[in-house]
Amino acid sequence: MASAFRPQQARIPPALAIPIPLLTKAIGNLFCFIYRFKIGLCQLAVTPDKERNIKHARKAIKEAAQKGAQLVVLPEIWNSPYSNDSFPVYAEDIDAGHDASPSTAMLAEVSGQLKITIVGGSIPERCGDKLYNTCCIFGTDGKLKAKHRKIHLFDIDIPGKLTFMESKTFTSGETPTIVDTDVGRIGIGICHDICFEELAMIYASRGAHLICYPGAFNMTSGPSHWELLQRSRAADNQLYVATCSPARDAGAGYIAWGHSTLVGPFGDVIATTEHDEDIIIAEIDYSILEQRRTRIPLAKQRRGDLYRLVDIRRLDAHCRL
Ligand SMILES: NC(=O)CC(=O)C(=O)O
Repeated sequence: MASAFRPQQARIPPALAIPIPLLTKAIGNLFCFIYRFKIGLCQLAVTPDKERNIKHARKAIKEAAQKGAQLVVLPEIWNSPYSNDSFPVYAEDIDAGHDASPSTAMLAEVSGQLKITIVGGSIPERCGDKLYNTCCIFGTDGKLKAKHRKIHLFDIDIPGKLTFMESKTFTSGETPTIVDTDVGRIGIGICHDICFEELAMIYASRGAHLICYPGAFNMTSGPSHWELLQRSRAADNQLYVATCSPARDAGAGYIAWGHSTLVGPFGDVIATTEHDEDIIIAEIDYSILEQRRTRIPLAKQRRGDLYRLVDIRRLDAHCRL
């Protein structure tokens, strides 16, 4: 499960923290992960036809890889409509093997075939008598590297606008997830998880280069908060943030906002899209992280004598610390 990547080695001495592509790439390669690469965000149209959703996602992943993406991210709940009625019907037992989980079987197959890393959005997962909103991360060898179960369920009640109670069907996950991949150390959150800055801070403190949030914000929360939260998590923690939403379906019970986005460590929007189906291909360059952290050394300036974030659960399940 763990890669040969060590977080201490990921720190480039300040003297080398110049964005010289070849140098940084060579350094990244030395440390067994790629320092500069393309990410693909597949904003997919999701239908009630699960088989079609799986085929469609496979096609989009292949297209992203053909365009050079070495990391591909899918949306929250991409194999099923986003509704409490649908979650139990579309749920798959991920741990029971490929026959019981055609969605993750496809992700395993294409990640291995194309030799890319996949942050597989999320699907409803059945485990015993419980359901979870779960993201699977596959490595370039096609193996499941980690599983993140949405920690903060989306239970909201905005009178006259939107009421949604994910906790009617889903159980919340209990573990933050950070994983070493061939494209760096990635923290994972699912949609509403992005509202909790402590989770992002824990990932940053554990050396994450990038946080991926498959998400499905809606027509109420999207316009006011989607971009704001992504930029905040990125700027506060001086790392990359990538989000991936389903495409908007105006006829669906839950209408997704769309606007999948890549944000850089300055809180800058590097690439984004509107609400239709799209595949965003954008470049990530981890040397920028060092530049940002050297020029504005928040980690050194933090007043641990006045306040402190307590990491209750050590995040060492999927990475070497
Ligand atoms: N699916 C979600 O978790 C949606 C969400 O968080 C939102 O604010 O919208």
